[in-house]
Amino acid sequence: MTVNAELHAGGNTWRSLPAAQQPDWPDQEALRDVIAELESYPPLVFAGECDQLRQRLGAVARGEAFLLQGGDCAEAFDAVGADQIRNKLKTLLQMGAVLTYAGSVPVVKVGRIAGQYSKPRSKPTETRDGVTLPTYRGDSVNGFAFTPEARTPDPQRLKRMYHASAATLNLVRAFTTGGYADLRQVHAWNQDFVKSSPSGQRYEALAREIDRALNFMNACGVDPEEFKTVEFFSSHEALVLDYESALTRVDSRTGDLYDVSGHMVWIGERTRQLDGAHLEFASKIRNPIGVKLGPTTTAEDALTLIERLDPEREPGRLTFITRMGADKIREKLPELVEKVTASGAQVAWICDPMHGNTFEAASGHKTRRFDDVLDEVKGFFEVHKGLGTHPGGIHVELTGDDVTECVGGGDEIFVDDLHQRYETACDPRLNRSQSLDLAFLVAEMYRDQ
Ligand SMILES: O=C[C@H](O)[C@H](O)COP(=O)(O)O
Ligand SMILES: C=C(OP(=O)(O)O)C(=O)O
Ligand SMILES: [Mn+2]
Repeated sequence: MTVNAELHAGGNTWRSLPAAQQPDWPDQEALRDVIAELESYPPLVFAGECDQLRQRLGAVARGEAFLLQGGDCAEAFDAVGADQIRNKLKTLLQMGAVLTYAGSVPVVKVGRIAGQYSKPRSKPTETRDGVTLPTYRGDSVNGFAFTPEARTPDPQRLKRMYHASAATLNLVRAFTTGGYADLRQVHAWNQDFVKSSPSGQRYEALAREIDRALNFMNACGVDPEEFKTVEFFSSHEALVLDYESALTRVDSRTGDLYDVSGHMVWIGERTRQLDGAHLEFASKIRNPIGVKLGPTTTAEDALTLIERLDPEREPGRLTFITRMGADKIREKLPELVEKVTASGAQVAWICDPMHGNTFEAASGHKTRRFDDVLDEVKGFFEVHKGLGTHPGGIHVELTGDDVTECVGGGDEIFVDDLHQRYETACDPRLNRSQSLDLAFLVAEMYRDQ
């Protein structure tokens, strides 16, 4: 065994198991070359940072902190620009400020960012005007354009995914540690936004209160430099296992394996088969792991996932991201939470109120109603309140741009508006105003809890 093969062997045990939702790469030799090249690239994140996030998520699991996880459904290579990244980050920071201040809880901030390039799909092909082509599976696999060339999976795209992730993460690190995310900038994040939107105005009032609180702390002698940087982590769905395992490395400190493509990775609803490759891969790495749980999840499934992914029962290792749908959450979630709690496991429970609430509008746009999103979060809080467990956070698809992809919100988007700025490459995202609305409403729910 070569050194490289030895290093990567532990991260490759998934290869003998069925892997759902993998691209049909036409050229296996080209794929092998790409994997070898990716294996030689430097890590995007440091194992110690993944440990730090695991500790933060441990606090979430224990009921001491709240997780805000959000970003695009699918990042796109042509959206790796300063404005778009900054807008997204700004939105997450504003939501974080609202939740921290109005919800009075420490907020762990994790982006669906710098690696969210691969998509599981419900159908393998798409047909338009009698022409059938492979479905779009994310920029890491094929192109969005409906042409045979674009839709043919190309492994070279995995390298572009790495470079796009690196560029994004670099800017995110600069923003979060270089002064832009300084809490004393709460007003600046809102500047281009205040006048035009009700949520912007509400935010401005809150930012004034935060200012007063900071001045007070300053007067009490708290070092203002304390507020200069913000902890921010990256996450994405670990879907294309050739990519994730090529970026899996042995931590020189401990000998453990880490997927260094992002701080946290999650397994999607379509790839969480108990005997499948995704679960096997995730069981071998030390990163904090998320698993999406849809309405067909049984309590036995959840307990098996815990057994496989968190045998040591370490708070912060495993996050269950439920995505039941507003009409099912109150019926489906209680049994899962009850049985998992009774087993003694301490997972973090997070609500994804997006993926169970998608529908197609008459215009053909895939969309979601803000009220359904809100209702699922409400149901999530009700269930946890009823059981005396901790509603640990939210996982949302959002963008910092003023898109028209989801309907409703304080600055209401109507079904007839959807065509105006419908820019997502996959699922509909909350725009900035809708994201802030949600943060205010969730902060109220948290406080009332
Ligand atoms: O983001 C999630 C999935 O990729 C998406 O919901 C699947 O949607 P589809 O039914 O359009 O394939
Ligand atoms: C595919 C996604 O979700 P799920 O696995 O819950 O369907 C997603 O988060 O974009
Ligand atoms: Mn999605």
